Amino acid sequence: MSSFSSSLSCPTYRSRTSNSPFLSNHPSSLINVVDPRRSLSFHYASPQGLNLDELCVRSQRKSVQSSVVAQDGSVATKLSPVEEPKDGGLLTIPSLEADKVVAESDGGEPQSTVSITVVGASGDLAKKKIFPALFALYYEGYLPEHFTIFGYARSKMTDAELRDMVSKTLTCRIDKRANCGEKMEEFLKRCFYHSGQYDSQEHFVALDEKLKEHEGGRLSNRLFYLSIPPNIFVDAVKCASSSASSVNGWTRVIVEKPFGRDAKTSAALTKSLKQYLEEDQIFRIDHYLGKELVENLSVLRFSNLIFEPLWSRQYIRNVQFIFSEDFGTEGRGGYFDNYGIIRDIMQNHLLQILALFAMETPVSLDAEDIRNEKVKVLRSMRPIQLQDVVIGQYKGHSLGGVTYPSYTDDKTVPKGSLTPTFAAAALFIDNARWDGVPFLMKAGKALNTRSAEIRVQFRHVPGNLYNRNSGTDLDQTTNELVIRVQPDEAIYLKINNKVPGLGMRLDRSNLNLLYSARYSKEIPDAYERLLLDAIEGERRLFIRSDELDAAWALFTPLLKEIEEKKTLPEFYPYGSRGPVGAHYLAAKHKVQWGDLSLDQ
Ligand SMILES: NC(=O)C1=CN([C@@H]2O[C@H](COP(=O)(O)OP(=O)(O)OC[C@H]3O[C@@H](n4cnc5c(N)ncnc54)[C@H](OP(=O)(O)O)[C@@H]3O)[C@@H](O)[C@H]2O)C=CC1
Ligand SMILES: O=C1O[C@H](COP(=O)(O)O)[C@@H](O)[C@H](O)[C@H]1O
Repeated sequence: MSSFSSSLSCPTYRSRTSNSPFLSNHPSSLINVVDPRRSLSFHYASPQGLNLDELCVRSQRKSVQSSVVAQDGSVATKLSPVEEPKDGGLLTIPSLEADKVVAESDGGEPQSTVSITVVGASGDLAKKKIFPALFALYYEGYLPEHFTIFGYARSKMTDAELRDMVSKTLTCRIDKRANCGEKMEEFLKRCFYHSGQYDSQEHFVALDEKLKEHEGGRLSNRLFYLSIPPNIFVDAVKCASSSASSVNGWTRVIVEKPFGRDAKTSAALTKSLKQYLEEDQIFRIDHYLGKELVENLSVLRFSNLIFEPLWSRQYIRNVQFIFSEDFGTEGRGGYFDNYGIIRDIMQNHLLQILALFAMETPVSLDAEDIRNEKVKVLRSMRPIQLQDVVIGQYKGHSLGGVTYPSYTDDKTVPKGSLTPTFAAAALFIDNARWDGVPFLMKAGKALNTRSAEIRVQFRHVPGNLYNRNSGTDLDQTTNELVIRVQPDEAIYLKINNKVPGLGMRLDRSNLNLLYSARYSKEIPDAYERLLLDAIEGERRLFIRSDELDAAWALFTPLLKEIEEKKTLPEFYPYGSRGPVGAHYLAAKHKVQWGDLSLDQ
């Protein structure tokens, strides 16, 4: 029997029972596993009938990987969900069964490994988001002890060239620059490149060979990130699953949007993917769900007594989901013209936030419980009427010697394109909680500012004693809760208070939680959270196929009508606040856009 330290490395979360008979003799035994990052202890229910000498428990956020070395030297590993602590902060891990046995490796190597393959590694998203997010995870110590990153694309590149390309995009956390260069070097040494076609089994077999080489006989877990255009998703999944999936660990695939163009094409994509993958292997990413303030939405709502009782038609007058960018489609016009702003932003990012905002309380924080509630609320939504929608397209102009282009000036956009670069819509949820409350969405490119926010406008105070002191526009004096997703992340509540002095004049003030003032830590990028979740098998922030179906069922008839009727978009100048029609739409539903008010 080899010793624990030489046969199995569990460096940060190590527990040792040296030849301890109690593991096999007792139904359960308490062991302390010190996790320096989370200070957890684990209550380990010992496996019955397995003669154990050693035990290693690796904590993850939602699961625990337990490994045992049996007396014959074999290593058994299991990933088990963690139950919530019940007594004294202890976590209970279900019994370990030797369901996966892998060869023990020599030299103190870890027993399992994660290989991350970025398919489309030469592309924009890989450079801009995926590699930097992987580095940030490595830098913060969130990647497993043993991991390998492979870039895969058709472009010819050596490992050194990939590293050079990746190194240009890496940055370090502001608060921890000390050994940044060193960390980058270490990270880049774990990055490799394989050139191949997306539809070639042969090339994926060659990738598999290389992955195996790096995995060195360890229990292999594989994550493929499809950062490629959607028309080649299925080819790549087919090849990855048949020629390069793990034989003894998990295989997961992160799929980037767009997930189809409408209900039919989305269903066809899901069906094709499911020829090669189980639903629980597919991680459909919506990066807005990985944003800190979107993550915080449920915390705000469900852990503060003051909010949840107000979260209904009884107290909320309207809710607004606003996305704006101060740049156009420059560089992505070819992709964008086939989709338009409704598919690009509303049907996914804004609708996902709406679902989280409006869902009923889930049974638990488990991914399936949350996603069940999201599906329910999406399916309760009223079909969107064209008369409740305004579309726009930006046009060029010159200001102060600077010329701003029109959407159709982009060479990759067909002349005379009617694709909307702006849209505003009024949506309704026909259930008891939200009956009659307008949920307004607004999304646009080439506007005056870059921001994303949720605005909750509360009802008027009934019989308000201070109406006389509040000015003429009572809508302007109601409470408003603003969740600013970006930039300058903040949650603030507009309240009425008395201006100090001997008179009685009311003022609007903000109770303001500005993240940069409250927390010194840099906020992680959405892709960091989502990649970590995919590695850990946490599905809460990924879109299940029935959620996707419900989202498309809501938007497809509207998109079809706009396209069939060739509805003309209202032009708005680049850098403006968008088409005037958006104001009329809001006014029709007795709403004023909060982002346009004087005291935003
Ligand atoms: N970029 C972004 O900000 C965002 C992107 N997305 C989505 O992420 C995915 C990747 O985006 P992005 O990196 O911008 O995409 P790119 O257009 O940069 O494509 C990624 C890689 O795919 C390969 N590729 C491109 N076109 C084709 C083609 N017609 N046939 C075969 N291979 C092709 C190229 O690699 P090679 O030639 O070396 O094989 C390219 O480097 C897409 O699905 C996109 O919709 C989602 C949100 C934001
Ligand atoms: O998915 C997309 O999102 C980006 C905006 O993302 P952000 O995190 O920078 O706010 C948008 O520019 C792009 O058009 C869209 O496809």
